[in-house]
Amino acid sequence: MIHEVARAKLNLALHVRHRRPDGYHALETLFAFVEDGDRLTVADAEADSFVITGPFAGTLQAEGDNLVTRARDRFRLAFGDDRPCAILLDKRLPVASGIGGGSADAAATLRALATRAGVRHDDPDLLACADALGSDVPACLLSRTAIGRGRGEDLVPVDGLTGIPALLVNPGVGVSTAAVFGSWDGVDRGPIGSGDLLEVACSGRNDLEPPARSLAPAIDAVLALLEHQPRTRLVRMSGSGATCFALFEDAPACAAAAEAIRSAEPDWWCLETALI
Ligand SMILES: C[C@](O)(CO)[C@H](O)COP(=O)(O)OP(=O)(O)OC[C@H]1O[C@@H](n2ccc(N)nc2=O)[C@H](O)[C@@H]1O
Ligand SMILES: Nc1ncnc2c1ncn2[C@@H]1O[C@H](COP(=O)(O)OP(=O)(O)OP(=O)(O)O)[C@@H](O)[C@H]1O
Repeated sequence: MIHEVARAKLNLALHVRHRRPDGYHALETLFAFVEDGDRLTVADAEADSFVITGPFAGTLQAEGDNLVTRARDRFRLAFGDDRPCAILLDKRLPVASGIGGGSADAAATLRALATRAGVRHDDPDLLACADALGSDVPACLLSRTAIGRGRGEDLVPVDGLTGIPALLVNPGVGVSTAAVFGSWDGVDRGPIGSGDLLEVACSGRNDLEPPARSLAPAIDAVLALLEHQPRTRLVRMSGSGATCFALFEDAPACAAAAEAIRSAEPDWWCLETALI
């Protein structure tokens, strides 16, 4: 049995530069990943199966299509490995929430099937599978801090930020990535910086925040509550939202903020974790 953690992705900064002729947007983003995420297991079996459990299973079970089975099928085509397998997804991350849950699941599936087939995780054909599955999937395949360009697939890994306490908060509102990009105002506000990664993040922006806030006003309350917490280093929305995050000076400050937010908004999803 092969186990993979499909770690949640954060965009510590996300600068949208222009809309490309193919409809995608050219980005500059600082990707980071946290310790926690969905859990995926792959086992040899007589016939294919795919089962979803966990707190967010319901939303996905209703949709016939899933990025996990798409990743499995694409891997098979690329590597000619037709052995059936049983896949179990423990869905712990909220769906359509800006932290790349589906992309991380697809990437975890590719890593697990690659391990099973003796394929290296940096095999160019595996990267091509990731790229074909979505803009965030190559970053999730890597699952480490990186600068992303292009539509997100052009990656340069960078060191730093490991261990910084992070709190992720989602108000329970799903946001469509395509709709948020579609509402971006088209203004290029400039590139992300270089140098110290935390400074790059703090001096950067998420250009998708204004369109996401207008489509999902609940984001305003999440950011306000996070900004109100003591000892934060950075408060921002991730990806196309609605999940927002805060980075903290220390773990006790992160824990205190998690407790305050859980008692103020018991229906919100709140994950106390750390950057890897
Ligand atoms: C917002 C981010 O999460 C930041 O990391 C990503 O750019 C989105 O990545 P993703 O969810 O994997 O997105 P995809 O599944 O590739 O694309 C979903 C839709 O988002 C829009 N899209 C996505 C990525 C990109 N660079 N430009 C876009 O305009 C397109 O309308 C596309 O049809
Ligand atoms: N395993 C999966 N987990 C989550 N969503 C999935 C999965 N498979 C397919 N999807 C579909 O993908 C859509 C986007 O889901 P996801 O959770 O990846 O969005 P996101 O967090 O906004 O991602 P990103 O930050 O990459 O834009 C969902 O609305 C859902 O219909």
